[in-house]
Amino acid sequence: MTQTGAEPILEAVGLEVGYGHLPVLKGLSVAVRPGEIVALLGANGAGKTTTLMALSGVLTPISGSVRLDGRPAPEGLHRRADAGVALICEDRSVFMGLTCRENLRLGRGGVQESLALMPELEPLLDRKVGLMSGGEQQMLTLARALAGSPKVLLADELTLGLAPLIVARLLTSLRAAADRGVGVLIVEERVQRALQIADRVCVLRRGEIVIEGTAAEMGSRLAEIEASYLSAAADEPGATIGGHGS
Ligand SMILES: Nc1ncnc2c1ncn2[C@@H]1O[C@H](COP(=O)(O)OP(=O)(O)OP(=O)(O)O)[C@@H](O)[C@H]1O
Repeated sequence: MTQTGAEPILEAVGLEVGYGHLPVLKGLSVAVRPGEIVALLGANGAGKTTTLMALSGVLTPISGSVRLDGRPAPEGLHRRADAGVALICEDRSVFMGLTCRENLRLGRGGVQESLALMPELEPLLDRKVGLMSGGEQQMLTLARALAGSPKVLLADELTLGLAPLIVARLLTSLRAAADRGVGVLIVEERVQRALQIADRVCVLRRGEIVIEGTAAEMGSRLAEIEASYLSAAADEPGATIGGHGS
């Protein structure tokens, strides 16, 4: 359960991050507290993945800072992971030619720790990951990340394209992690799913957070959220509106 009033585990303060000279994030600040699930929403190109890349240490900010447990976070993906920041990328980062067991061994936790979190993987342990379904691969990815006992989990589009039963299983696992005190930050393009999962929601538009509040508050601000997606789409012909479907 969210530890209301707790200090953030992971916090971005005034982040300016970009590729080359052009900043994509323009002074973005966001915080994740122990036991809460925060969803980053926004149209295509709003800067959601870039935010996760900066928080996980893949991208170095032009200015601003990332703080972990109230102190400057160590630089770089591996050092930040050692300090307790787990990242699940959109591509799942599994090795298709290795078995489920071998993939789990590559994580920071062990195979048994992963199975304790996701017992459904047990009958699949000796199967090549390339032969597992997308949902099974994502269960592996989530179990492997959580088995390492991270302080914070960052996950990009965890449930994209998966069947409803698998989605429900993954969300149950995320909530259980939060209940154990893990801070969770997910990138989610679909508004309804974000409201279903998260305690708190931040809507990004062109690298800035334009709407922020509890999921309960956001239920009455759907029109405002939709307008922010629509204005992003109007600004950038390539941008699309995240569906309201779950
Ligand atoms: N490697 C890169 N090099 C240059 N520009 C990039 C790179 N990655 C992302 N961008 C640009 O940064 C902006 C934000 O991209 P980002 O992927 O963070 O958005 P997003 O909100 O996650 O979008 P999506 O929902 O489509 O994944 C976009 O304009 C994108 O084109």
